Amino acid sequence: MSPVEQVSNVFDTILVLDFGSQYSHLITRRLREFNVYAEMLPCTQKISELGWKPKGVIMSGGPYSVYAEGAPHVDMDVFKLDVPVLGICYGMQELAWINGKQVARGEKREYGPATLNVEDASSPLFEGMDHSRVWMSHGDKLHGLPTGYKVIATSDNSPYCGIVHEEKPIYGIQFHPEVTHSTQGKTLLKNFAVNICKSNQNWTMENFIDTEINRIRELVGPTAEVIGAVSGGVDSTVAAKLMTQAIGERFHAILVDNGVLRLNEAANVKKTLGEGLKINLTVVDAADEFLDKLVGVTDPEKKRKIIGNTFIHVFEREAAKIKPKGGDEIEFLLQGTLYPDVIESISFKGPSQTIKTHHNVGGLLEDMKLKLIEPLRELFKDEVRHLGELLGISHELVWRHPFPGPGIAIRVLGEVTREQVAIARKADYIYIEEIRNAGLYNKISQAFACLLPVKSVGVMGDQRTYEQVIALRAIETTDFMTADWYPFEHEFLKRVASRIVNEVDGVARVTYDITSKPPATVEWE
Ligand SMILES: Nc1ncnc2c1ncn2[C@@H]1O[C@H](COP(=O)(O)OP(=O)(O)OP(=O)(O)O)[C@@H](O)[C@H]1O
Ligand SMILES: O=c1[nH]c(=O)c2[nH+]cn([C@@H]3O[C@H](COP(=O)(O)O)[C@@H](O)[C@H]3O)c2[nH]1
Ligand SMILES: NC(=O)CC[C@H](N)C(=O)O
Ligand SMILES: [Mg+2]
Repeated sequence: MSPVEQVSNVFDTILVLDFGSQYSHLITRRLREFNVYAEMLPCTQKISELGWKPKGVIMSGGPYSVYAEGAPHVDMDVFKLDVPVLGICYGMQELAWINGKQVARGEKREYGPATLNVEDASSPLFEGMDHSRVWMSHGDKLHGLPTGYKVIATSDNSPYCGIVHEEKPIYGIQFHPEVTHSTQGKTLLKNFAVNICKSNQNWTMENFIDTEINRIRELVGPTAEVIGAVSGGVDSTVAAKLMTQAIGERFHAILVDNGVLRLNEAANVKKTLGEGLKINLTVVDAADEFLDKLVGVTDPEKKRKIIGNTFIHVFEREAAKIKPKGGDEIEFLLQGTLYPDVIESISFKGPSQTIKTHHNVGGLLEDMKLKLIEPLRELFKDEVRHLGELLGISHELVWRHPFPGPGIAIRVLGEVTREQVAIARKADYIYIEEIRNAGLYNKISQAFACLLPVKSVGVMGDQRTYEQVIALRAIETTDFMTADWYPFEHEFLKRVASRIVNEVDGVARVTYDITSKPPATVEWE
């Protein structure tokens, strides 16, 4: 066994092989909801290179047709693992393809609800399930039973809606149990993972903390030191707290004040993280350096790139100043990478278009030759929040709205000057304060104010004004990939608009952004 235990070596793990379905990550999600640990890897994963033994394997759905040229196929070593296998949609079609090739285009495509007819009620896969609603999304279908299999469920359009191998625990289902529209889908996944694969239900955040702290200690050893960039956001704070718990002062957190943080943010973060959470934190004031480089720049992508590059520069300079007690150099870099980021990079999908360059510190790696520590790599956002609360981080911090690395620079449209940043900051502060006062903060996924580079005429105290416009944005979303605007009460908007125009010099008008994502994005730049 490797000196540093992988999570998948410590917890019983179901391997989810991703064939590119939009729902693949939900399979992992559902299993974890009943405390079974699951990890998703691309369908091309070689079992011989896995490094751990899964308790069972789930093959996901996918956009391809198994019979088409170039369609992805599973490593046959999966079946030598001698563990239960469940094929979902494409996954089942793959089982059929490799056992007789009886898969072809169906006469009717089937998208949406269907009724599951359990034909073999004694099958452990369907324990506790009845004729429930299931969700279908396929155009291909089985045109015969794969060799060695039998039918255990049907639906009106799918005579082979559920199949099982005559002797081995290898199952296939045509529907998607991972989506909530399949009303008993979670029961089915639990039947598979717990009853059939015999997975332990010990994936809890309490257990994870212990495992992870031990893992970090072993990895870092007794003397090495670690640095990490923290923003005061949820992910980096939780990662930093976990690190502090593991190695104390040997972890050095750095907050870069880039001049485009929220009002009082650097001071607040120093107080909450440094004093409150006892994280060894240095705040670096690099505001002038950032703002000077942004002079005259109006293109959103250029702003993002300048901030990203300057950030790396400042961070490296600060890192070089730290002289570890036990050695010459810092050896490790902490990153707050989450599981969705990992999924994004391993997912079996075609290349997607870059809409905007999101700033992160990934670029630090090559030049700095530091080894990477990513303690949240296996976790979804809500798991990170739960972990944060268990680590004693305040509810308020754990439930903060996300804040982008380029900060207010991408919320001041057009050129970013100190004056413009000050206006945007004040307006944002008032807006968020009102949201909190109205008890709405936790109902909204993200809210902020943008300063627009247009002037508009107003009248204040009988005087003509000619000042700028603030646009307010508030959205509801689960994954930030799609989002809808939040339907505030009119009275609330009236109050915020009136406060902003009255209290923030330079603003004559306030508007509310009622565009969803898509077609808009969350941020304006
Ligand atoms: N001003 C900053 N100083 C230091 N590090 C920063 C700063 N802004 C961003 N980072 C780094 O960039 C990473 C990515 O930022 P991101 O906003 O995605 O995560 P977060 O701030 O930790 O959490 P959240 O998504 O809740 O805001 C952070 O985890 C942190 O390491
Ligand atoms: O760390 C970050 N660095 C960035 O450069 C960045 N740009 C956008 N965002 C956040 O990502 C989510 C989706 O935003 P968009 O719809 O604007 O792409 C929203 O939550 C945005 O606030 C960023 N986060
Ligand atoms: N959702 C799926 O896995 C679809 C599988 C295959 N592409 C079909 O259309 O039948
Ligand atoms: Mg952030």
